[in-house]
Amino acid sequence: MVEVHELWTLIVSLIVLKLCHWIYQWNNPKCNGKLPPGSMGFPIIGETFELMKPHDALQFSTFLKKRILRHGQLFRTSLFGGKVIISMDNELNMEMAKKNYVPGLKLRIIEDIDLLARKYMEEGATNGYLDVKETASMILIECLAKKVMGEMEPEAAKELALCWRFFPSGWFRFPFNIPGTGLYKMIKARKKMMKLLKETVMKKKASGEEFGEFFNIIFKEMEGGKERMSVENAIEYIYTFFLIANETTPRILATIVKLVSENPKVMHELHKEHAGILGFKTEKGAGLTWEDYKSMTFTQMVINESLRITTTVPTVHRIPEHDIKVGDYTIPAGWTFMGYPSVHYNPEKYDDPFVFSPWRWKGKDLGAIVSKNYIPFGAGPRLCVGADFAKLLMTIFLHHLCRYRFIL
Ligand code: HEM
Repeated sequence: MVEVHELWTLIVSLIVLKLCHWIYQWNNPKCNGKLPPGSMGFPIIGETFELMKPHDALQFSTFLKKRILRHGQLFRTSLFGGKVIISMDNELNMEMAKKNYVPGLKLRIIEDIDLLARKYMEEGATNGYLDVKETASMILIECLAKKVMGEMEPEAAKELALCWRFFPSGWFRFPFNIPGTGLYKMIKARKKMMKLLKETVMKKKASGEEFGEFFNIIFKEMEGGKERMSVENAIEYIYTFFLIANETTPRILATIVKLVSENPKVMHELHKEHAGILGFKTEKGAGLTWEDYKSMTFTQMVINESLRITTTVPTVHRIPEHDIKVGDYTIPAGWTFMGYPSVHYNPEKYDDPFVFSPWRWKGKDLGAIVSKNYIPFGAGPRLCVGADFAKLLMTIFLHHLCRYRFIL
């Protein structure tokens, strides 16, 4: 007869064996070829904590630097429980960027941004301070809401803009959904936003009222295609759109203002450019025109340079549907591919790459949002759909900011 303690020993041994097997499998994931070198870190956690360590925003993280030294330009890791391939290889990033297809959308609005930027900047000047990130976020959401949803009831539009205040500036926080915590407030705000969006959509559908261009595009594409998108899915899509927009532009704009404030020569040149544009206006308070925007060449050089030097995050994200061969290695289907724009810091492509110098863009095509050596907005069919809009917003924001003297 088997003794109780023998049974326990057997159970524990089996559990330990299973655990060892699981850890082994975690560290040696299956692949129909050879995986790029790297480590999967601890089970589930992977190397997430190392990635999250704070680092200089104008440099790649120590996490990346160490792994590049150890494994080269292409390596594997695990982040947030997922299997990830990280690439610093520009040619591969451009190849990967060509994969997947999501229809592109381009938005162009100048009047709304001009009016809102002017209004907020005047308020800031009266108060004596301006929170660049929050102001940019307000302008962005107000403009997008109109462009996406069409005219909204003023109360609903106001409430929608207010909801964004509960969204964190950083996404890493303790995952406790307890009343009073940031996460709790954010989830509540998200629910409210979805409700507001749904109510607006339902009212407009019922009354046959016009949606904004973007919403029309989503519905037309979906209704014309094989699959119809449900209102819930469309709202989810719109919400994500707002989220992406709000997570990028205000943060970059705040960094631009910091870079400009720290570089008196750049600040001087910017003030000169905008004083010139204002000086040419015969009517006081006249709105900006497309020609004015196009004439802000130095501002656009500043924006291009800022995007180049501050993009230390991956800009090409793909989850390949099939295994992809890269030299000796295989990027397995289902893994997350993260391509970093290391080319932005390549001294062969940019002289003194760590120096902030807007003048290096002189004579270049400032309208281009992507080239083989410049990918802040990604590349390929999934290139950022808001790139032109973001550049327009940042340019007009800087124009109005430069009407005032400012310090950090
Ligand atoms: C300076 C500001 C911005 C930066 C640096 C930026 C950057 C990016 C990057 C790197 C991607 C991924 C491209 C890829 O994987 O190939 C992306 C995608 C996207 N961006 Fe932006 N973005 C910015 C502003 C915006 C704004 C203002 C909007 C909305 C109006 C927006 C909407 C989107 C959307 C919807 C996608 C997904 C496109 C797709 O999957 O096809 N972005 N963006």
